[in-house]
Amino acid sequence: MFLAIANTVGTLTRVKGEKRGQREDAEDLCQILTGFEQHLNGLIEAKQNKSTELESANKSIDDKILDQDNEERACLERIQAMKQDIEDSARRNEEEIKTRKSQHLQAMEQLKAKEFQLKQEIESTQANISTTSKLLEDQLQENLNLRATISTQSAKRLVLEGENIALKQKNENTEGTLADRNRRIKHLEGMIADLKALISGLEERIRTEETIRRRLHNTIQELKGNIRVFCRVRPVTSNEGASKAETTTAAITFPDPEGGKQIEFAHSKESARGAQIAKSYPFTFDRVFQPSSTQQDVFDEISQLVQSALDGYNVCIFAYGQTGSGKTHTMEGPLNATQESMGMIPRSVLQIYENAKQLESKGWKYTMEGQYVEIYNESINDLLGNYSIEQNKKHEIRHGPGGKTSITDITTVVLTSPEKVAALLRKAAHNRSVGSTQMNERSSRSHCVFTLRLTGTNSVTEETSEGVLNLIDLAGSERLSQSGATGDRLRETQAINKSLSCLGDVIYAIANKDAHIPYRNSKLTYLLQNSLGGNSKTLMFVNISPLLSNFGETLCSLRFATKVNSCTIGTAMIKRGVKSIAPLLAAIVLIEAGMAPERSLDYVRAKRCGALNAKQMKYVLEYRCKCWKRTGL
Ligand SMILES: Nc1ncnc2c1ncn2[C@@H]1O[C@H](COP(=O)(O)OP(=O)(O)OP(=O)(O)O)[C@@H](O)[C@H]1O
Repeated sequence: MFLAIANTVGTLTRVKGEKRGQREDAEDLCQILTGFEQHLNGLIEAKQNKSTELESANKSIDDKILDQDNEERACLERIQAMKQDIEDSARRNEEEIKTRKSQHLQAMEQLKAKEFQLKQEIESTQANISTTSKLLEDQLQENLNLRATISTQSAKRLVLEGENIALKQKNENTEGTLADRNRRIKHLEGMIADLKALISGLEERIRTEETIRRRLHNTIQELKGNIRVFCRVRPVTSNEGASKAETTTAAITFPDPEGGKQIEFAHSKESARGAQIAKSYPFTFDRVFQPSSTQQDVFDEISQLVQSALDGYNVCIFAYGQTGSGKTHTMEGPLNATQESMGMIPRSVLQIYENAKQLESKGWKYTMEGQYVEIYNESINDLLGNYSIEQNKKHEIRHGPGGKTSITDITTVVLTSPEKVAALLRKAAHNRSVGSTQMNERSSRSHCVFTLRLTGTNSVTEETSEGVLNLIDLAGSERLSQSGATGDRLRETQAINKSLSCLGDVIYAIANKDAHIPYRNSKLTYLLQNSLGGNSKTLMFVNISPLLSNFGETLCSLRFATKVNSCTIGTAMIKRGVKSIAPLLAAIVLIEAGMAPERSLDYVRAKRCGALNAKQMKYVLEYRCKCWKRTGL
C-alpha cells in the first residue's frame, strides 16, 4: 500500500518537473519575443526618423519594411502559433493535471476510506481487547470472591457440622418423643373410636328413648282422658261498659285457685212468693282459666296435646261458647296479634315446627300440609281459595281408607315455614265470613276448621307417623231468643245451633258406645268423623263471658261442656305403621329391666305373626347383645 502511494507521489513529482520545464521554456520564449518586439519597435522608430531622411530610399525601405512587416507578421504568426501550441500544451497539461489530480484525489479518498476502515478495525480490535481485559478483570474479581466465599463456606461448614451433630442428637431425642406421641395418638384414636361407638350408642338410645317417650306421653294423655274440657272466662272488654247492665259481672268464684279445676257461679232466683233464693252453680273441668289467664297460660296446657299430633295421633281442639265469649280470641288471637296475644293456632304451628326440627336429630322428617275451611249454613267454603270464586263451588267430604278424610276441590298448602302459616292465617281471616249480630260486632257466623296434616318418617327406625291436628273455632252458640236474629241471621243461627247440637249428639253416642254414631247429621261432625272417634284426642274449650247479662247463655254452655266432659272416648291409637313398633317397645322395656325380650308376650306374638320386620328384629337383637355386654347377663 505504502509502495503504491510512493510510486504515485514519484509519478506526480516527475510530471510536475516536466511541466515546470515546459512552462520555463515558454516563458523564456515570451521574454525573447518581448525583447525582439521591443527591438523591432526601436527599429521602426529609427526607420520612421530616418524616413524623412530617407525619403528617397523610402520605397526600397518600404519594401524592406513591408518585407520586414511580412516577416514580422510571419514571426508573429509563428509566435501566435507557438503561443497557441504552448497554450494547447499548457491546457492539455492542465487537463492531465486535473485528471491526475482527480485520480489522485480518488486514490486519496480510497486510501482515506481504507484508512478509516483500518482505524475502525483497529478501534474494534482495541474495544475487543478492552472488553476481554474487562472480562479478565471480572473473572479475576469473581475468582477472588469465590475464594472468599469458599473460605466463608468452609467456616460455615465447620459451624454446620457442629450444628448437624447437635441436630442428630436432637433428632434422636425427637424420635423418642415421636414414638411416645404415636403411642399416645394410637391410644387417643382408640379412645375416639370408643367415644364414636358410645355416641352412636347414645344416638340409638336417644331414638329409642324418643319412641319410649311417645309411648309414655300417650299413656299420660290417656290417663288424662281422651276428651278433656277446659273452661276459659274472658275479662270484661274495653268496648263493654256503655250501660251498667253491660258491665255488671256475674258472681264467679274459683274455689280451688291452686288446682285450677273449679268454677262456681252464685245467682239469686226469685221464688214464687217473691223471695230471693240464693243458688250456687258449681262446675268442675280439667282446667279452668280465670280472666287474668294469658294466652301462654292456656297454651302451656294444650301443648302436650299438640305434641301428640306430631307423634301420630288425631287431635281435635274446639272452642265452644256463645257469641262474643272469646272463642276466636282463644283460637286465633286478636287482629294484628303480637307474640303475647297470638292464639292457639299460630302457637301450635310454631311449636310443631320447633319440635319437628328437634326430632330431625332423632331421624324424623316431617311434611306439613294445611287446610282452612269454614262451614257456613251447612256448606263448605275454602278459606284459602279465591273467595269470589268460592261462592259458586261445592265441596264434598270424603272418607278414604285408613281413616283419611279429604274435601274435594280444596286448597292444600304445604307449610314450609312459620311465615307461610302466618300468610295462610291472614288469607283465611280475610276470607272468613263475618257478619254482625246484636251480641258481637265482629261475630263469626261460621265454624272454622284449621287442619294440619303431619306426616313423619324415621329413616333409622323405619317408623312412620301420620297425625292430624284440627283446631276449630265454632260459631256462637247463643239461643235464638237472646240473639234477636231475624231473616238470614235467623237461618244462620238455626244452622249453627243444629250443627252444635249434632256435635253433642256425636260425642254422647261415642261415649255410650252406640252402634250408630250420627256423624252425617251435620257437615261439621261428618268432616270431623275420623278426629272424634276412639282413635283421637279431643279437647274442648268452653269459652264464657263474665257478664251477668250473659249468665243464662253461660249456664247453657257450661252444662253442655259438663256433659261432654263426662264422656270417655276410647283409647287413642297411633296410626298404622307406628302401631307395629309396640312389640318392639315392649321388648326394649324388658331388656332395660334386665329381662330377655323373648319373655315378652307382645314380642313373641309379634314375632309369630311377623309384625316385626327384619330391621326391627335386628335392632332388638343388637340392643339385647349390647345389654348383655353391659350387664354381663
Ligand atoms: N281472654 C281475653 N282477653 C282479652 N280480651 C278478650 C279475651 N277473650 C275475648 N276477648 C275479647 O272479647 C271480644 C269477643 O271475643 P271473640 O271475638 O273472640 O268472641 P267469639 O266467641 O269468637 O265470638 P263469635 O262467636 O262471634 O266469633 C273481642 O273483642 C276479644 O278481643
